[in-house]
Amino acid sequence: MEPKKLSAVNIAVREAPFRQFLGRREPSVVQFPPWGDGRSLVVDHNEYNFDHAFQANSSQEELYDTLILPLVEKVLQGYPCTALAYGQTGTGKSYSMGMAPPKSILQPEQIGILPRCLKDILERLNSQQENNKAPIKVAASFIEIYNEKAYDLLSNSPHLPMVPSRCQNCTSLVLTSQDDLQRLLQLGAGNRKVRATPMNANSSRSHAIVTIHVRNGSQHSRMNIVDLAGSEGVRRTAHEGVARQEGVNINRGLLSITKVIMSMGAGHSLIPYRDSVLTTVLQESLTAKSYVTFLACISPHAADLSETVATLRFATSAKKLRLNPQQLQHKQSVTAQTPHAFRRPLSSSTAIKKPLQPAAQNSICGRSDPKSKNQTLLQRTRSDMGLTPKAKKRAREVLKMEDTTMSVPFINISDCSLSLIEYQEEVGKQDRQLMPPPGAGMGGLAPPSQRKVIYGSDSRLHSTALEQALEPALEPPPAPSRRGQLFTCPSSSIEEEEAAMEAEDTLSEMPTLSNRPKTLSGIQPLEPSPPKAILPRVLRRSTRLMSIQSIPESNSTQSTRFNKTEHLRRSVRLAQLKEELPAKDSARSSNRTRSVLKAMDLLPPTVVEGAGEGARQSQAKRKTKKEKSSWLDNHRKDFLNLLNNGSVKELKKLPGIGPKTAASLATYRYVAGSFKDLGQVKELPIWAGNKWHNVCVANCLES
Ligand SMILES: Nc1ncnc2c1ncn2[C@@H]1O[C@H](COP(=O)(O)OP(=O)(O)OP(=O)(O)O)[C@@H](O)[C@H]1O
Repeated sequence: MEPKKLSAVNIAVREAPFRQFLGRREPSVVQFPPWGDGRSLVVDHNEYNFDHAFQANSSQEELYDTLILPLVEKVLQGYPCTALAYGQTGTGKSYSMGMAPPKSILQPEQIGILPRCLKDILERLNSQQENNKAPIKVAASFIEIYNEKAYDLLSNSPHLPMVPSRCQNCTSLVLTSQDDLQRLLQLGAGNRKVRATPMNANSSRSHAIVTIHVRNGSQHSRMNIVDLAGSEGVRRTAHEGVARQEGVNINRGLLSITKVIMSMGAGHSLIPYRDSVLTTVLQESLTAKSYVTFLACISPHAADLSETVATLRFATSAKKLRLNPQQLQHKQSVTAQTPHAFRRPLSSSTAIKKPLQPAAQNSICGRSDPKSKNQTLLQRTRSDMGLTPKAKKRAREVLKMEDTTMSVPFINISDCSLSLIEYQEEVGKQDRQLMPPPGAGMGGLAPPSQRKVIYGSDSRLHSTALEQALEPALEPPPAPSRRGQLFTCPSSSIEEEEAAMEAEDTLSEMPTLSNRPKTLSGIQPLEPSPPKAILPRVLRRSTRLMSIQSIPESNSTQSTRFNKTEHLRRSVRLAQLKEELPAKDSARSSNRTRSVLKAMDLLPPTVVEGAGEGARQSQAKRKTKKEKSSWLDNHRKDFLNLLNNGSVKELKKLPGIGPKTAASLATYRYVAGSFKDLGQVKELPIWAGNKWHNVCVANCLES
């Protein structure tokens, strides 16, 4: 059987045995239903489902094999991992995590997670070491956070608090043998602050964090084993004075970790790591790049019911976490190969972030100043996150961090004839600016074959890397979104118009949209543009362009010819052209040429000879209307093509279409086959209210 894929977040619950001094006078409040399959439990008539639910009689070995062994594999592969025990006092957090001093362990089966994990890592590395040239080093640090202060339990002065930001530099013991392991536990667990409470004779009053560092050459991964202090209310532990303050600080740490988990689960961009020393220290380990395992320890006693329910609620909220270490690591490795100009800031600390979007911008669209962008970000962060000085400071730090990885939001291309047209999500407004009005003719929505992203041969290497960086999944190379293709910049220069006309000429030879995945997905090199002709400005632009295409002569000849006719009246020049053109090879004349000729044919003699203004205006109007309607028809066809052929990813990039609608569209398409027309799409039961209308407006489908 294939091993089950390890999910990045694992939530488990373990029931503690009855406290001996209370005796077993009552049934447990925790029930494990037979249908639960070792995943569910019922407390106070409510059923809770987790990844694993361990009964009170479950063994330490079973717990370790289920929860930690997969993490050991991951840490050896280079992923950061964290195992965290949470729960009320006396529910077996320290027992499960193996944080008790070795002397107190009487039976081998009582050995907890930490010693088992260290032993396993050492054994595996020793066997790997034989085949490995680079030495693999294992070291461990042991710190505790007591009363909002961090203590290095392995140092010579374990009772002197450390600066929280220096916790990364605390003492690490290099582990090579079982003796080192015993020493670590003896020193660390022995130096922990414990106090007898009414609920636990050996209650740990601090949060303990053991970090196992594995260094394999340049790769450094770490695994945190965290034993949090009891989550009970201060009132229940009946403490006064110093002990009461301890309880308050314990709860502050626990509250902050709950807030961090909640914010990560909710996908916030700023996570309140700095709210307590505990979360500051764990910042590195509680990120979207980590594998995290929560062990919620609960009591079977009815007297502890409220704490049990609170612990179960915390565990349930942790289920919302969506971490993706594998994808992020892949992204990072791709980013490392990507030129800096194309690099995007990777999700540094949050659980969920919006999918990375290409930030490269076409030089035609203008540059956006990274500094001003940062400034806006800072302002927004201030207003969003509140204006307390602490919050501001945090925001500034985050921005500073982001600034170091901030990509250049535009691409400098030395060759002006080459450009990279890219979709930029955050400048949604620019779409409107980029999109030409329907009457803009060739500058408007070009036929599919013309919708190309153009870049130079020298930038091809970069763009390949860019494609990989932006879309690392095993998919065809992506690059600019469909929206970017639909609304390419109106070409204002003659060269672009020429390129567009050339592309139109080859339209008939191009494959259809459905069998052109490359064109759909974007970046394609453009055939070299024809040499520039020196064109006299006196002629109509369309006529000049038409002439270039239909008369393939040398530049010099063209310019002479135009120069010769320059002094003639426009009507005479048009008449001359009209005579000349049919004589040329008709096969070479493009659609464009034909349309221009047609337009010229349409000119009634009265117009040429200076007919009335009214007739001229109505004719212009007719022409615009016709162009507009043909533009709309093409556009609608393209839109339908995209609906029929685009992936969900491409569909959801369309304005007005969200992920759910995109998925529904793809499902309908899969079930009922391709849509015949937009009317059929409109009839789908997925458009609530005037949603379809909004989609039409947003995509310019209506006249
Ligand atoms: N599953 C278990 N099997 C056997 N004994 C257990 C189990 N869970 C807890 N115990 C015992 O219960 C006592 C309290 O456990 P422990 O100190 O681990 O609780 P805790 O949750 O860490 O408490 P605190 O938060 O106060 O430190 C210990 O003596 C431990 O041996």
